[in-house]
Amino acid sequence: MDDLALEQEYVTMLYDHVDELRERLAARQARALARVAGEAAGTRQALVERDAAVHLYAGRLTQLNAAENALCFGRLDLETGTRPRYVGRIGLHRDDTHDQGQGDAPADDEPLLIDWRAPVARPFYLATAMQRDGVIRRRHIRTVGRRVVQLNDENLTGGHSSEPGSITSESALLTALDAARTGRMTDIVETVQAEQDRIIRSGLAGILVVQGGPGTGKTAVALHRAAYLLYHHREQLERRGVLIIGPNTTFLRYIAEVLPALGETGVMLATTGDLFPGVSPTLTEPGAVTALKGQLLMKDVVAGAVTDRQWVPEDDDEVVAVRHDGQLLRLDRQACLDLRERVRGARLLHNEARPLVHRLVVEALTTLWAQAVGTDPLGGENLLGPEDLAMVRGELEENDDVDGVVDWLWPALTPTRLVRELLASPKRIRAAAARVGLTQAEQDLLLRTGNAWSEADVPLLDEAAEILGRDDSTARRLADELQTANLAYAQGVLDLLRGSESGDFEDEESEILAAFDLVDAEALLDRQEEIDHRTAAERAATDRTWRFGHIVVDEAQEVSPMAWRMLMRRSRSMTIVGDVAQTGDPAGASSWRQALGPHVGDRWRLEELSVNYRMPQPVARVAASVLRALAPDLPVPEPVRPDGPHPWSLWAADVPAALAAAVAGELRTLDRGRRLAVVTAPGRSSTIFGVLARSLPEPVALGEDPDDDRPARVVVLEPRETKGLEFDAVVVAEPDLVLAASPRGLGDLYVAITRATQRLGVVHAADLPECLRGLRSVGSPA
Ligand SMILES: Nc1ncnc2c1ncn2[C@@H]1O[C@H](COP(=O)(O)OP(=O)(O)OP(=O)(O)O)[C@@H](O)[C@H]1O
Repeated sequence: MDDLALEQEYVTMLYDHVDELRERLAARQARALARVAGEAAGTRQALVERDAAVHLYAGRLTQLNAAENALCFGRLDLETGTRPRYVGRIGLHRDDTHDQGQGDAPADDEPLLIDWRAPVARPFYLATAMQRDGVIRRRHIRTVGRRVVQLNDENLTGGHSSEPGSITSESALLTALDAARTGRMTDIVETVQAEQDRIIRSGLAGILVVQGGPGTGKTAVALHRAAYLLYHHREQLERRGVLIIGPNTTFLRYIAEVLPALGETGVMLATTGDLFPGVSPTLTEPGAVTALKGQLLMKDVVAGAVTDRQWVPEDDDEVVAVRHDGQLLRLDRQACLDLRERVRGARLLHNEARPLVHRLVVEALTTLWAQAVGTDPLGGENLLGPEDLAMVRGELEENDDVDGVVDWLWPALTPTRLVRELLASPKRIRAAAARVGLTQAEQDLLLRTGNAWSEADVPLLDEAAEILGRDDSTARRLADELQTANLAYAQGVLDLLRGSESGDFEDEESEILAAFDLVDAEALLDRQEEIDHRTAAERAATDRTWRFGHIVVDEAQEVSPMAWRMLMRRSRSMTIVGDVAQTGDPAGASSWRQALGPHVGDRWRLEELSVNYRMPQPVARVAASVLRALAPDLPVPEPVRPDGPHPWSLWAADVPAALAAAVAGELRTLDRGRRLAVVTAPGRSSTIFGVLARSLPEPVALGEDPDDDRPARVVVLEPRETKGLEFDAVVVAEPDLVLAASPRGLGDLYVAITRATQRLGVVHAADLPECLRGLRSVGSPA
């Protein structure tokens, strides 16, 4: 039998094994459901156990289903002469009793397939001829469906001189890189490179920053790292959840299939604009407004807005008064000032200070009442005794007018009310901005009409929520009552268990631990609460205060200082990936130190990626020229693909018309199914789209539709909309306008040209910018 047939036999055996497991799991799941429906229907404990079992089986079934494509993609032959190790998407063991587990197989259970994330799979990614790690041959197994179609062997004993850390599995890698782009990112689990592997497997704790140029695989690495961390810290991360932050919905849709293909679901994908439950930003604001709202000084503006609402009368003509028992009790300005200072001195969150305000108002009014009613006309001691005062105090506590006074002096505020009323009022903005000294022009930028929220508002709302705290006295009381009732229930369960314990164990058997030895009522309650039908991601989506087990921030250079504050509140275990040369957001970062310093000082570690997997050499050369103009200190990633068509430039007086002809020509050179993006300056895309849509026979789209599973072959985009995406061909229209459109124009141009996986062209009417002079001209006025 030849090698292909041998591997086919093995792979078929693996798929048979998966099918069998799937059937068995489905049957167990059905049995678990039927059991509860039958005998113990209704008992809470039985339901909890059923949910746990169903959840476990469902999770494993999801993984098995996800592994259908390229279940097994590699094989390592070892110098020890032991059985070869097969590497794949999931771990499989001969002994089915381990079929629910994660991690490595026990020693006595020969693994049929090793999960790519297990330590023993690591040489598949790292072994080189220089550092063989016991491997004599690495084999890539390419499958289509369940059929093995190609084997690719690397003999590591053959004296290859590859350096440690250089490209491994080159031929498999090049095949993967040459594949047509579908509009959806795919996983790279078969060809992860050594420098990427190190980052993927870096520890969970703390903040890891991954800096790398365009196409170095930052997004791919970040997603595989999430899958790796979930595998090794399953319990913790499934409970707390993993959050993936991207710059926009198009990007999130682009990456959405990678983790499910790795068998990991239940991760929450979001933009920073999605992180305030109940608010969906729809407003687009000018760059200057976004930039200002993103600055850290806005935290003081929000704090100023809160203190501004802690009101005192401007003078004694303004009256804060309560009528009680025939007396008009007036709190003057000084009394209100004293009261406010006392409350502020207590350092409580605004809303949570309201009970104290209420108490102090009652105190002050009681004193006023005592003065009015109990003053001895003869100048002696106050005529009212402690009981009289207690009674008045009690009455005032019930007096609705007192609630009105508290609302007046110290209103209950929601974050949305606070920020909305702030941004709608020049007077409030002036008061809130006083301590940070915003100029009048800056104050004017903040002012707006209408109720819609922008993405940059979300961190302000989050800040407000932190400062305001919750007015949750009622909710807290109810929660306490519920907790007490649940604890009593859990104790009841344990008592029952204890009661049913057989008293006649032999001595040695009495060593057996029963449930009540291991858990107390509180722990039992915690466990029951953990078994919630919703995933952590679903629960987190409705809870602003949720702390995630890990956060991945992609295109992190776009995150504003205020948005970093918001993210830091949600976890201190983070993977931050980005490229400070690609910053387009006016509030984005130009260095990681500057971006992270205010939040975590220097408590973060940096890893860099140095190989460009996306662009072929000729496109990468143009990108390098732009990078030199943009950020001369940043290293230029080395392209892995040597050849490719030379990028071209076309001069034309009528750019849209010339563009239509040029795009038609490009499409003729591209294989069917390959996509092309036209990148234009903001404000030009509609015109250019109109011309292209009229002239081209192919479907053309204006902007990527995140929900379209069959995207148009040609798409017209502005540079920022291309963030993180890639296309087989890119044509940039009017680069001079891209440069002129924003202070970050050069960064935008860099992003645009680095999207190309194959071909790049530029159509221009004005002179080409200096950094694009290396393009091959295919037409000019001369
Ligand atoms: N080891 C690899 N094997 C196969 N393909 C890879 C590998 N690493 C990266 N790629 C591919 O290279 C392309 C670029 O990767 P990715 O989008 O993750 O880069 P990036 O650094 O995030 O780029 P950008 O900064 O432009 O967003 C993708 O098509 C990705 O699948």
